[in-house]
Amino acid sequence: MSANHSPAGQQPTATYESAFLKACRREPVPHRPVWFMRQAGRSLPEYLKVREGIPMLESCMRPELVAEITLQPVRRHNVDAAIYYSDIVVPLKAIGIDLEIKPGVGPVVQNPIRTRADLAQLRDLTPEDVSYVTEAIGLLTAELGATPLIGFAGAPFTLASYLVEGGPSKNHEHTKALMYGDPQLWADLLDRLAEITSAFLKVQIEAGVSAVQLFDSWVGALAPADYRRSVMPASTKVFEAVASYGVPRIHFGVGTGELLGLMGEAGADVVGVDWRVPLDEAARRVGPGKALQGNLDPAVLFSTTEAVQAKTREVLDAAAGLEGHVFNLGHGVLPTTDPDALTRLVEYVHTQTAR
Ligand SMILES: Cc1c2[nH]c(c1CCC(=O)O)Cc1[nH]c(c(CCC(=O)O)c1C)Cc1[nH]c(c(CCC(=O)O)c1C)Cc1[nH]c(c(C)c1CCC(=O)O)C2
Repeated sequence: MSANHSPAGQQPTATYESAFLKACRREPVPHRPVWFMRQAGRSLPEYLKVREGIPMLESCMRPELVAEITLQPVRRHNVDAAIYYSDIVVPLKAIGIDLEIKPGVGPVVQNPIRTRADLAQLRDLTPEDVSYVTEAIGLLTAELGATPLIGFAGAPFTLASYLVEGGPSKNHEHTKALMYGDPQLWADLLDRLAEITSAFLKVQIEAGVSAVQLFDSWVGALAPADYRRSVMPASTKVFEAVASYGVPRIHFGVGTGELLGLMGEAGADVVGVDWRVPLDEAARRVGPGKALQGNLDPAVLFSTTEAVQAKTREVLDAAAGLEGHVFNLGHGVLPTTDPDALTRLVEYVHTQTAR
C-alpha cells in the first residue's frame, strides 16, 4: 500500500482526503474537483518549449521531463489532480512493438497484428521495461504534495484498434473484421492486451499513483451486444487485476452513451462521460454505486467566457443529484485551446461549488 491510501486504523493522508479522491469515493467534497484529460500538452506554450526537438515517445522515457510536463498544468490551472504524462502506446513500445507517434496523426504501427503469428509480437511487460515510469512517478509524488496523481493505460479494445489498423482509424474496419471473422484470435489478442495493461497499471500504482483511468477512447464504435461479448471480458480482467489496491478506477470512452451501463459493470468506480449524454441521464444509465466524471464539450472553450460559464452551469446542474462528480471535459483538451480559458474554468467551477 502506498502513502496515499488509508489502511484501516491509520491516519488518512492529505492526498487521501483530497477533493478529487473523495469525489471518486462518493464522499462529500469541499468543492467540485476539476481536472482535464490532456491538460498537459499542446495547449501550453511551456509544454511546446520543453518538447522542442524531442520526439513524443522519447519524451515519455525521460523521468525529469515527464515530471516537468505533468506539473505544468497543475501550476498553471490549479486543477485538483495531475495526470501522468505518457501515452497509451508507451507499454507497447516498451515490449518492442515497432511504432511511433506521428505529429498531427497519432500512433502508427509498422507491422499491424492481423494473424495468429503476429500475436508473438506481444510479450509480457515487466516493471524493468518501464523503469522510467517508476522513477518519474517517484519524482512526481514528492513534488505534488496533497495533489493526487492519476495513472492511466489504454483499454484492450482501443490498443487493439491501433495494432490491427496500423494507425488511427475512423471506421475500425480491420479491427471489426478480425473481431467478427476470427473470434478466438480476437479474444486471445484482447486477453494478451489485458495482461499488458494490467501489468502497466500495477507498475504505476506501486510507484504511487492515487487513481487510474482506463482510456477506451474508440469503443463507442461498437454496439452494446458486441461490447459485452467481445470487449467487456478483457476490460473486466484489467479492473479485477488492480481491484485489491483500493485506488479508484476510472473508465472512459467517447461516444459511449449506449455503453455506459456496461462500462460501469466492467468494474469501474468512476465512469467518464462525453458531452453527448447529460450527467443526470448518464447516472440513470450507469446505475447506483458509481461516481461520474465529465462532461463539458471541449469545443465550448473556444466560445465567450459567458458561454463557457453557461454551458458549465448546465453540467453542474445536471450533476447536482449525483453522489460523486469529478468535473472534466467530455474528451481531451483540443490543442489550440486558450490555456487561460482553462484556468478561468477551474476557478469558475471551484467558486460555484464551494461550500
Ligand atoms: C487515443 C489516445 C492516444 N493517447 C492517449 C489516448 C487516450 C485519450 C484520448 O482519447 O484522447 C492518452 C494520452 N496521451 C497523452 C496523455 C497525457 C496526459 C494528459 O492527459 O495530459 C494521455 C492521457 C499525451 C499525448 N499524446 C500525444 C500528444 C501530442 C503529441 C505532441 O505533443 O507532439 C500528447 C501530448 C500523441 C497522440 N497519442 C494518441 C493520439 C490520438 C495522439 C495525438 C496525435 C496528434 O494529434 O498529434 C493516442
